[in-house]
Amino acid sequence: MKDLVIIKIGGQAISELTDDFFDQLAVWRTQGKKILLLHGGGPLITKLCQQLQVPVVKKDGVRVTDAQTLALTKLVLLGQAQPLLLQKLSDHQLPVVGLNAADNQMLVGKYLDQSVYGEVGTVVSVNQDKLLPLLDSYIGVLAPLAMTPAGNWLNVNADQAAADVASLLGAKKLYLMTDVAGVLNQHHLIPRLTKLVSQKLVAEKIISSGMQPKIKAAFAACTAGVEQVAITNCLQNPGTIITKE
Ligand SMILES: Nc1ncnc2c1ncn2[C@@H]1O[C@H](COP(=O)(O)OP(=O)(O)O)[C@@H](O)[C@H]1O
Ligand SMILES: CC(=O)N[C@@H](CCC(=O)OP(=O)(O)O)C(=O)O
Repeated sequence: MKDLVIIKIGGQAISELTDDFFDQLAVWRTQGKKILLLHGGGPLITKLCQQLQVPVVKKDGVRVTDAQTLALTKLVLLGQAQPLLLQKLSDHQLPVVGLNAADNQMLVGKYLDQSVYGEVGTVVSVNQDKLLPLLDSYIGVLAPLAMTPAGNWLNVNADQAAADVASLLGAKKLYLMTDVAGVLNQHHLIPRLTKLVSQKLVAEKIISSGMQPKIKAAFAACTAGVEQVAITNCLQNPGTIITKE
């Protein structure tokens, strides 16, 4: 879908959004583009877990999620992170609609590997019939949670959710907005990144923690046909462009 732009905003990045970001969304809207935002909330989830003395376990940047962690994750994503982003967009006079997996099978998911990650999943389908008409009038804001056909909630890494949704909807552009300018090697921005080079940088531990699921998601979207995939902290700066070759 050539006019669809998907932007994932990391939990940290939500509180660091500048006027440039909102201005760019306004420009895209006047150009008739559909805009869908996928928000994170990882730092807030970790903070609440720590306050309640619930163990925080991550594996390759993905939160290992038991039933208690899932309940806290839903609380934070739907009660804190999403309203914060909706309010910021509204304050900039942008029309918004907040969405989540429980809205008419909006995001249907499957388990990633329950024996390793617990209640964590990936997105396998999107209710396009409901979503796409909404995007004609509103900027959609989606939480990274999915639901199995049996009605079980799944925690989905927000980079993975954005890449899955971008791939399923055939989006033209995917921006993974984070708190760093892009993928860095000893403080230097890598302008273009191939899979081969990224694998080398992961092995050398130059790419680590939260950047790992981001890179994995970015290459998955690229392989699935999303034309432009970028990791950046600003929509006006290309950051790191993910390329097949
Ligand atoms: N090579 C790298 N380049 C840039 N950031 C990296 C790299 N390796 C690890 N990181 C870490 O990844 C973080 C971004 O991932 P994460 O904290 O999960 O952000 P988000 O919440 O936006 O998804 C950066 O703040 C940085 O600490
Ligand atoms: C399974 C998994 O890792 N889910 C993530 C969902 C939120 C997220 O990804 O938020 P950020 O983009 O701010 O990191 C988590 O629980 O932290």
